[in-house]
Amino acid sequence: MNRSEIINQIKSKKSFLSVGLDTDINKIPKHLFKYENPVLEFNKQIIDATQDLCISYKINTAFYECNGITGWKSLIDTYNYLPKDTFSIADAKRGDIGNTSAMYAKAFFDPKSSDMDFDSVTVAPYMGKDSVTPFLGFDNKWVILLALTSNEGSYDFQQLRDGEYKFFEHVIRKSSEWADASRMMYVVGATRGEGFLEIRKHAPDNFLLVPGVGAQGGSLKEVCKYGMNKDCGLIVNSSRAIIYASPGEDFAERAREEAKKVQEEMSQELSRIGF
Ligand SMILES: O=C(O)c1cc(=O)[nH]c(=O)n1[C@@H]1O[C@H](COP(=O)(O)O)[C@@H](O)[C@H]1O
Repeated sequence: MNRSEIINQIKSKKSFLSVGLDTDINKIPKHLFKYENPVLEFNKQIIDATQDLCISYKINTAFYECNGITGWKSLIDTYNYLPKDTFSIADAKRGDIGNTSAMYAKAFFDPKSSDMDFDSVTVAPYMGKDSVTPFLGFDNKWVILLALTSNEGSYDFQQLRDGEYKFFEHVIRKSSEWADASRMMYVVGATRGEGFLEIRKHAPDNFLLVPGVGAQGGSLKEVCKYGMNKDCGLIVNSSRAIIYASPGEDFAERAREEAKKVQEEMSQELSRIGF
């Protein structure tokens, strides 16, 4: 999916919500265990209930990889169930020496090889250019590079100052030499508030993937105040607060209600930029 298709989705759905499918077999409602694959059934019902309210699904691969072969099958089957007009994110946080990154890229971007054809993958920048560029060798696919993350540990390295800039600013400045805003997004945690101002100094046009609203307490209002650009420029993810809104048989209905609340707030924010 290219940049203008993402923007059109945002305009037509009045939403820039990504629903995070961080599906933990120990947290899904018990009545689903009558199905052959309870995780897949859970995901299908969440997707059916939310697809008109969000523009993206982010599948965090850790929640699938931890279940071995069954987990990988659920990951592939969930990928294949995603509506084709939504932006798909493989949240795998990969990155290694060049020839290894090329294999990771095939794992998520080459359906002939892996049965998966995601629009994007999250990538860690720590190993530098040759660890990131193999993901850019696929038409219309996006790298979403970790910049300023939502967790406490972001102070350990990302916020250290080196000369004029902090480490995450160096990451953005350097990586923007490898791809422009039509192929590169950055991860910025919703908990970072005014940190978005520093991000926008270096990445005025890029879309930002923003996790951390909902369960981690980030403020959508602040994210929009400091991070929104003329194209919206934001894909805001919420996982637990939506998918685990209820532990009971009404889980999909309640997930829809939570997604709807976020979408309505997003619609108001979008009206400020004329969307
Ligand atoms: O790359 C990510 O998606 C990510 C980056 C970050 O800085 N913080 C963060 O929470 N995430 C992911 O975003 C999701 C947040 O989930 P909730 O806190 O349940 O909404 C999880 O899949 C995290 O792994």
